[in-house]
Amino acid sequence: MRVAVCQLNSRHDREANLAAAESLIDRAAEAGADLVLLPEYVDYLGPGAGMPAPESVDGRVGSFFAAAARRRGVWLIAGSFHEAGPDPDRTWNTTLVFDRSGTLAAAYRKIHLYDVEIPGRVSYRESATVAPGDQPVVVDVEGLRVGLTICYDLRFPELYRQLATVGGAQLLVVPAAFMMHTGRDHWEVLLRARAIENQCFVAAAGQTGDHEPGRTCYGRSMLVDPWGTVLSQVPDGPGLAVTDIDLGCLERIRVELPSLANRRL
Ligand SMILES: NC(=O)CC(=O)C(=O)O
Repeated sequence: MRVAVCQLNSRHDREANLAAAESLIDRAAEAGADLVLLPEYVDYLGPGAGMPAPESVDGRVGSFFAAAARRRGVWLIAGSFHEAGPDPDRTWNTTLVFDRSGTLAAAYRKIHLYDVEIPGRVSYRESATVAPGDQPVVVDVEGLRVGLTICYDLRFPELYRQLATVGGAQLLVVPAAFMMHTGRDHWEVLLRARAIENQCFVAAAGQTGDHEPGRTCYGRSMLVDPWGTVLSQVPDGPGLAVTDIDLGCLERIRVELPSLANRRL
């Protein structure tokens, strides 16, 4: 299975964001990718006041990515977008997974919301505008078990453990818009830890650079193997990295160092 992680600088113009994502999907498909991962909020990352109305999964954004998956014949994990839910004041932050024919295979709604106050650095209250999901999701991608998470979820190891054990995940994906301030110290450490402790591949696709109003994202999208080795990483700025996943490596590590099997709790 060849996996592409795509890094974007999504901003306040939804159509421009979709076009930028499509051009990376095209490049990934041309590089032979079977599975393409986009970052969190691939539809819109800008001021709340200018945001297009949230949509259902078959609205403009969902239909656009379904068509892109079908046109290029790839599995597409469309980062996340602003999904309309029952609460008129809050959206869901939702990942959509499309198969090679553009059929919706799974949807995951971000469970852990980024409510953080780091004086002078980060002030963010995601729960004011986003409602949390409550369902862990694992999707079968042609025999590869893929566990879905989004950004701040990365700090909650119990979710990943559940995806790997109850859900049987072999690849854990993390579409993200990780902040620069926290990302430079925590991003790679957390991704590698989730890979090592769950003996899974981890694919992480981040937003990069500046986004209004005053948000800077860390980027450094990467693919990590179950030993914790970073197999590939996207440099600063929009771009992608394409890497083959070898499940033999995962199986060997799980036999040689059977920490998942040795769990006591
Ligand atoms: N932006 C996020 O949801 C999370 C983040 O930046 C962090 O955990 O740090």
